[in-house]
Amino acid sequence: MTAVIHIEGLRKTFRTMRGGARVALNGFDMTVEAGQIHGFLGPNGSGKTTTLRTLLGLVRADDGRMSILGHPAPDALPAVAPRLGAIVESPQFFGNFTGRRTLRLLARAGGVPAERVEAVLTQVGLRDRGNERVKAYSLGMKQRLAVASALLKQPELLILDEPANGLDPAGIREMRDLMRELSTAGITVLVSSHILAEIELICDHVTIISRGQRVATGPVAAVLSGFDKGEYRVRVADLDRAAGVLTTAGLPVTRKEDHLVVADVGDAAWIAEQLGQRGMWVSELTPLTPDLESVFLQLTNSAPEPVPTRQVDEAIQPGTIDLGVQP
Ligand SMILES: Nc1ncnc2c1ncn2[C@@H]1O[C@H](COP(=O)(O)OP(=O)(O)OP(=O)(O)O)[C@@H](O)[C@H]1O
Repeated sequence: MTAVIHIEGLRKTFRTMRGGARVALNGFDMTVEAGQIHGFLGPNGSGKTTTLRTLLGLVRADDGRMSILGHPAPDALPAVAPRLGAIVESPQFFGNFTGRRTLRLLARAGGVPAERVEAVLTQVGLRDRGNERVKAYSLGMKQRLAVASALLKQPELLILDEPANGLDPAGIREMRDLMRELSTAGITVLVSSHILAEIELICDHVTIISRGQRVATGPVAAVLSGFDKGEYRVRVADLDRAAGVLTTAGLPVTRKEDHLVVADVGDAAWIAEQLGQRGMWVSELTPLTPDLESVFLQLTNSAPEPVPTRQVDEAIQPGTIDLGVQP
């Protein structure tokens, strides 16, 4: 596997107005391999945007090493910029321009052949709506227009900061399908989010950040299985008696209102047998596989935010970050 993004020991402390210091990144590491749809997950303020901005040369790191597509970042960014698409701020578009015109302008500004406009409109599913004004677009359509603008250069790597923020479930589904299509087309995608459902639906790999440090990374299923305590939900008529039997057998048992949660279960049939032998018939025996939400809570001590907060703005400037021109 080839690392498309590699970050090692990244540190960034911001100076505050009052002369204080805010540690945003505290030795953060991340590796994104070619072909992944990699979720970058963390609570608000955990350092996701700072990481992406640092990677893209928009913020200067205090320490650490980074590379993109095998080249050191940010120094070699101008060389890799044509192979990279990124949206790290809320995309802003002229509301009065059509989607097609917006992309034509961006293509011309970026020296991209005009034919690419139709190709990316098709790719993001906006070809039939390309002649409508952006201000008439739904939030999901604006997000897809932003992705289209980042795809103009036919990038190998796409970096998206909170792409599904503010989207309804249908919009998230469209975004997920789009990410999958891009991945199938050979594009590596890094998606940051503080919304778990989004990451679980969209991504195959995940890196979780908390307080500026990586707290988990790997395929989503592997990260989840690391938290699998072999728990089962057990339902029987006499919960207290069943709890007594299972506790005596050495299993950790938690009594809930209408069921038991039994941990460290190797063989579920053994539970049914033990209780059945004592005349207790099990009406439910369900494995409790951890979900990303409970893992996230354990790792970050922070409740995920179910309600999206940021919106795509309509404003004067169209565009995504032009990596060729560093601020
Ligand atoms: N320019 C800045 N000046 C001072 N502090 C900053 C600046 N940018 C970020 N921070 C601080 O750094 C920390 C990390 O912020 P960052 O925006 O990277 O988090 P995030 O994970 O992207 O959060 P969100 O999901 O809310 O976008 C926060 O404490 C934030 O207040």
